[in-house]
Amino acid sequence: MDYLADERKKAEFDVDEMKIVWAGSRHAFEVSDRISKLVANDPGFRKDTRTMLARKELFKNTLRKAAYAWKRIHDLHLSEEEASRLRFYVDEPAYTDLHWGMFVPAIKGQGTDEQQKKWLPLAYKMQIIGCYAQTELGHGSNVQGLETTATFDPQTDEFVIHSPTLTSSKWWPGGLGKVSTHGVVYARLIINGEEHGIHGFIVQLRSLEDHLPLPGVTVGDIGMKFGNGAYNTMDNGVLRFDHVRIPRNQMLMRVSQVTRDGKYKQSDVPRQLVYGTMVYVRQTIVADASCALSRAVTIATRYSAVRRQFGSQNGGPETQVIDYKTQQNRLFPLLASAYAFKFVGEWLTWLYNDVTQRLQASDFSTLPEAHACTAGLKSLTTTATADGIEECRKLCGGHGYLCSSGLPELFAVYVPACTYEGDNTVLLLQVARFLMKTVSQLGSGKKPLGTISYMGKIEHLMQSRCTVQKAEDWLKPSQVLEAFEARAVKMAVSCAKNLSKFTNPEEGFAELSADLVEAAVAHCQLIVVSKFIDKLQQDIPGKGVKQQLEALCGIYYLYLLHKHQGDFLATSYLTPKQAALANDQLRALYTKVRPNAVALVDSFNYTDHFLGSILGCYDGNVYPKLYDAAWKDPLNDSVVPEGYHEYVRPLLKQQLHTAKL
Ligand SMILES: CCCCCCCCCC/C=C\C/C=C/C(=O)SCCNC(=O)CCNC(=O)[C@H](O)C(C)(C)COP(=O)(O)OP(=O)(O)OC[C@H]1O[C@@H](n2cnc3c(N)ncnc32)[C@H](O)[C@@H]1OP(=O)(O)O
Ligand SMILES: Cc1cc2nc3c(=O)[nH]c(=O)nc-3n(C[C@H](O)[C@H](O)[C@H](O)COP(=O)(O)OP(=O)(O)OC[C@H]3O[C@@H](n4cnc5c(N)ncnc54)[C@H](O)[C@@H]3O)c2cc1C
Repeated sequence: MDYLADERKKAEFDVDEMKIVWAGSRHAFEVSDRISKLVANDPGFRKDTRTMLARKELFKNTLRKAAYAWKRIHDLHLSEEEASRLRFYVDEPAYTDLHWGMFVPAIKGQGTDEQQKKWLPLAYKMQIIGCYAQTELGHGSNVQGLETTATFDPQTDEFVIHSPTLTSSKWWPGGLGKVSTHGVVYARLIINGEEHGIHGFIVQLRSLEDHLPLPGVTVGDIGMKFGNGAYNTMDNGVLRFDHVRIPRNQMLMRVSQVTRDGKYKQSDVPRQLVYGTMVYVRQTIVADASCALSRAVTIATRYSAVRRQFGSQNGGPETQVIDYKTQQNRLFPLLASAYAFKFVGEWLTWLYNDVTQRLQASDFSTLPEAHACTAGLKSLTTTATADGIEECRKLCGGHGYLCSSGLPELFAVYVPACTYEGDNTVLLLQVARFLMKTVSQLGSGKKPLGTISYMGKIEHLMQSRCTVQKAEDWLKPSQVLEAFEARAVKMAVSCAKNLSKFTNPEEGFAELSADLVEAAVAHCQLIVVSKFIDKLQQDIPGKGVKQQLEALCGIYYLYLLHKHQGDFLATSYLTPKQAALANDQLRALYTKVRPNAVALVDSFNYTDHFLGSILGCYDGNVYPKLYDAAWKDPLNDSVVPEGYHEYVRPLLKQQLHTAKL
């Protein structure tokens, strides 16, 4: 029986067409749909007991699943696209994520043609398994502070990789702890006593015969992490080198080279390309944020439609909690954010591919913008998604706290995204540097392009005032864009003015960093809003689909406007009355979306297997499933628990003199 059938009947749009918009294309939808069902129907990919397993058992099970996934990919002759979808739907972090997601891209991006020809076929066949070994015990954010050394030995034509201090131990790389045979290891290059900064090296870590660490290599797992199951399926590792020798041709030499006679040569590509793998992964993390958020929102929306509390009239049913405006005000902006992040993720993938093509043609002009966009959007979307998952847990009341809701594990597995691939605050400071540089160049005649083109309208934006007179005026895209542009430009200019008061700019930057981070957030929010609005300019087929997306877009920007109204008011672009009208319009949009809420989450097309949540199951049959699941908990295997006779019974039977107290 479908307990959500009435909700589904209320939908005012074509859900099948919305599924295609969400997937990105009909083809992408068909692949995703087929592969998600394939995984869901295969008992080899079960994950329902994951949060109850001890670490060793959990990890062994992950190794089994990764090997089984590889076998299925081969047996079914899956394409690269299908294989990547299969790994996604298996939904279990594993060493393979780092192998495919970082090791292979690092070689592709930073290796010469010759190096790619040698290493990539081995990696593609998984005859070697790699990790990305950059972070150390003492330094993560400050990449230039890494201490591992790679000293060139001209006698033997080798690099000597060494960990000179405890803090130089590699610490965190995923897959390193127990599995990787190789790593792209980042180290400080030293030639003839002279330092040449951080470079990547392909280093073999374990024997391909017996998996033992090679001589001079000390390697292991760094221990349990936050949450049950969650990221504990990953072997994040520690690694030390004691004068380990590798051939010279294992330095990744696309950006710079070391010749046989020990000369250091820089190519005509910027040195920042050494950081290129991080740019690539940040872009994939943005594309992934909408998946994690939409998953939590699906659970919270379906459950909010099933759950009833208070408000029974004449013995009738109580109110569905989704009908409370407070619930809508917490839930619908997250639903809207999931769609917003999907579209900005699509755009960022386009930007990344565009910059990659330009780099191949030696056009480096858009690299700073690509760095700022990937860094800023990674920070914005992961912070909002991690906070959003936790909010969804609270939206499900007490039952959200049960592992069977799926939300505790989803939060635990997702929240490190705020830290890995760059701490979110550190990344926003990179965006702020980019903005300050842009503002300082405004008078120079250099026209700001792309996502900072609005800075070119600075004179207009500094003076313009909002023209909204009634709530519906907030539905005009041009009005909204101007509001967000004016806010972003004014916050950036205010920071630049304050910075100019410092004689030492670095001191000023440090002193004003909290304001700079806020200016960076305003800029990134503008990007997300503008890409959502751009999406709506496209031809979107399907009955009512565009109207629903327009409502969600409105909810996204009006919620931000309401939340940050202090910024908008302080920059005097808005009056308090106009801010209040924005809030009126926001409430009206909640009412418009309400009957479509369940259908809007159905459009994500997630299987019950992928959701892994009793509260979010498609049929909404929550209570019997929760009740049955409780009895399946291992603690209920026996009526009298282990330990009763040892620890509880003696208490009950004690004859204390204080018994009367
Ligand atoms: C099948 C596919 C599946 C895909 C799934 C893959 C998903 C895998 C996810 C798995 C989960 C976890 C894996 C996690 C991995 C990691 O965490 S790896 C380690 C990541 N580490 C970091 O992110 C460190 C953060 N720190 C930095 O990036 C830099 O150190 C920092 C930018 C903060 C500062 O660097 P400095 O060299 O000191 O730079 P600075 O002096 O500030 O700037 C100099 C100059 O360079 C520009 N810049 C900086 N970074 C970049 C870049 N990446 N690209 C381009 N340009 C860059 C900067 O703007 C400055 O420019 P300017 O013009 O001189 O001002
Ligand atoms: C689950 C997980 C997986 C990971 N996988 C990998 C991997 O595969 N390979 C790899 O190499 N690394 C990996 N990492 C490491 C990760 O990239 C780093 O932890 C991350 O870059 C943050 O660096 P940090 O730990 O040095 O934080 P820190 O920089 O020490 O941050 C601590 C605090 O200081 C603040 N801070 C730091 N610098 C500044 C500044 N300049 N201004 C203001 N505030 C500042 C930060 O905001 C933060 O609040 C992983 C980490 C995690 C948690």
